[in-house]
Amino acid sequence: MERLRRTMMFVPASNAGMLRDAYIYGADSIMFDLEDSISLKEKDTSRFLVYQAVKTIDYGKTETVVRINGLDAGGRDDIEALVRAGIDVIRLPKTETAQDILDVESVIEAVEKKAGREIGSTKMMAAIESAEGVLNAVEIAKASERLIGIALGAEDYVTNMHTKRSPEGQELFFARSMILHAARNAGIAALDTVYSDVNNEEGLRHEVEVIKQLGFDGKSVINPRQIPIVNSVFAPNESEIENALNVIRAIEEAEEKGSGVIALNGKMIDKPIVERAERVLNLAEAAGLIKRGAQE
Ligand SMILES: CC(C)(COP(=O)(O)OP(=O)(O)OC[C@H]1O[C@@H](n2cnc3c(N)ncnc32)[C@H](O)[C@@H]1OP(=O)(O)O)[C@@H](O)C(=O)NCCC(=O)NCCSC(=O)C[C@@](O)(CC(=O)O)C(=O)O
Ligand SMILES: [Mg+2]
Repeated sequence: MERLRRTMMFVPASNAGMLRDAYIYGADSIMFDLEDSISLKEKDTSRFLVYQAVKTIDYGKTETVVRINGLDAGGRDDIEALVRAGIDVIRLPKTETAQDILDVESVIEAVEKKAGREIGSTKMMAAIESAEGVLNAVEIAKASERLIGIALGAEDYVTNMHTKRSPEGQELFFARSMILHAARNAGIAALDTVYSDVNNEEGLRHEVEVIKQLGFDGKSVINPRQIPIVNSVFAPNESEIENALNVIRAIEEAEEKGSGVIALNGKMIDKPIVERAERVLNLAEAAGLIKRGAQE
């Protein structure tokens, strides 16, 4: 079954209480942050805290991700500790080139060998947060078999672009489009950036509706209150599920009659529409909204 990555919650690694409780709020993935939410003097203790958390806490089915520092800023130590602890995914921030991915991958592989972990078992994701990264997104997304997705880091990106974020997000349109095309071309997930105004629920809902319509698979969040909003926008609603089931029934009937195309309520149903319906049903099943077989 397809893994849902609707919500990936940043958890500052210096906060032991947040590390302990992070999985109870229902995020699909939790992302321990060793980079920008951690001051220089807290880096070593934070790394140790996340190492202990991943080793000892049962996070259940929630995917565990760590955002490491750049390789020249403590990232090697972050990888050494977290690969040994058994983290699911390493996220590289501020990725600019495919070579950045290959460099991190070779450090991960060396630690997997030393620690006796299966080679390739640690997955990767890349955050793209600059003009250079956006322009190289196609190569970045295809750089390693370990990559499960690429993500936009909008706060750093708008700083690099000499602008700021707006409610409509026009300033992010090119970067989001590049990241989406690069991810789809590589067959991996496209993940959107944080919405920093944690008390603005309407603003968050609007942004999630926009990025879902563009084609994103999910979004980073920074606070548990954001999780139900993002998860609910990404989950197919009742009428989408009903429509998808009708499409599948209609095409099955058409195929029995030897045809690959049929009309449903006056609209043509053919292969791409069937593929979209299948995806809606897969997402609904992954979200626990339906059981395949029961409805069909
Ligand atoms: C925003 C705020 C201070 C608000 O605090 P507040 O105190 O008002 O929160 P409350 O709602 O009152 O908390 C209620 C209960 O939830 C617990 N709780 C809160 N947040 C939790 C959490 N994250 N994880 C687990 N637990 C949590 C809390 O402990 C409490 O628990 P309890 O006491 O037991 O009731 C807080 O959330 C927070 O620190 N967020 C994380 C910030 C962060 O990580 N920033 C770095 C990543 S972005 C970046 O770097 C930019 C980027 O790189 C991004 C990209 O790449 O996309 C780019 O360039 O764009
Ligand atoms: Mg950033």
